[in-house]
Amino acid sequence: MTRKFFIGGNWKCNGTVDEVKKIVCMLNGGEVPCPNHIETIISPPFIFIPMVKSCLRTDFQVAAQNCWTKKGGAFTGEISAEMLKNLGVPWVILGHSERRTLMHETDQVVAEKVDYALSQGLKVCLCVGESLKERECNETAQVVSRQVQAVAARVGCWANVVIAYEPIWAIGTGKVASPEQAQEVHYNLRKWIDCHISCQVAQDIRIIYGGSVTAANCKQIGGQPDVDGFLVGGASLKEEFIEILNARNTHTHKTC
Ligand SMILES: O=C(CO)COP(=O)(O)O
Repeated sequence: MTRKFFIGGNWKCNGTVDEVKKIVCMLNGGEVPCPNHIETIISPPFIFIPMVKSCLRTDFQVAAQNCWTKKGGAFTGEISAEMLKNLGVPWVILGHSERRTLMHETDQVVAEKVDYALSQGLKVCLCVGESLKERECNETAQVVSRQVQAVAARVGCWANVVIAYEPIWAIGTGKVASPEQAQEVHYNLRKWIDCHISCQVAQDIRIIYGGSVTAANCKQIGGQPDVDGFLVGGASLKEEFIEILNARNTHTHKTC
């Protein structure tokens, strides 16, 4: 089975009403590969989700950037998986390093969130990745597999999961992983999945790269055999995101 290229635009905590309108307009006018060749998600801050959903081209899907660990209730400030589902949001990004580090989300909390989101019928983009210190100590493979193992301990079906490898040292720093570095981590992670989950999951699961992806570096990184797409931060707010969507371009079309 060939894995369909997958690209996410993670807007993080950015945007005003006017900026969101402009970005959606830019996205809607872009020539991109048809949905047979690429799956695209756009992840605005929660508050802009209904607005984006109502005017975004239909070949792009909307994703949330987080959700709560369990059924909603008395959890002030949280958004539940049921609410996302109810609003027709198909995807959620979980375990982003900014949440792991700034909000102290542990591997276990992330695993709980992934498990619950999947149980509610959401699709999950699970982020993993090592810090600079961990890379320098040669712990990359160990850290990334530990993060996936925590999820594997709770989750049996991986059909609705995409894994985003996002080395923390490459996020928002302009310091991108080389195509070889990305390929090495993706290859090792796929091998780990083959040994510890199943060979079918290893073959089918999409492992995408995130961390300072730009129009200038996307073709080389995206050309690696185990890189199945990107999770893009800063560049997803700009025109160049359209170029990134065409990193493996074959057929383009405007909008469905
Ligand atoms: O964190 C990221 C996507 O989730 C990557 O961010 P940048 O593309 O801004 O480095």
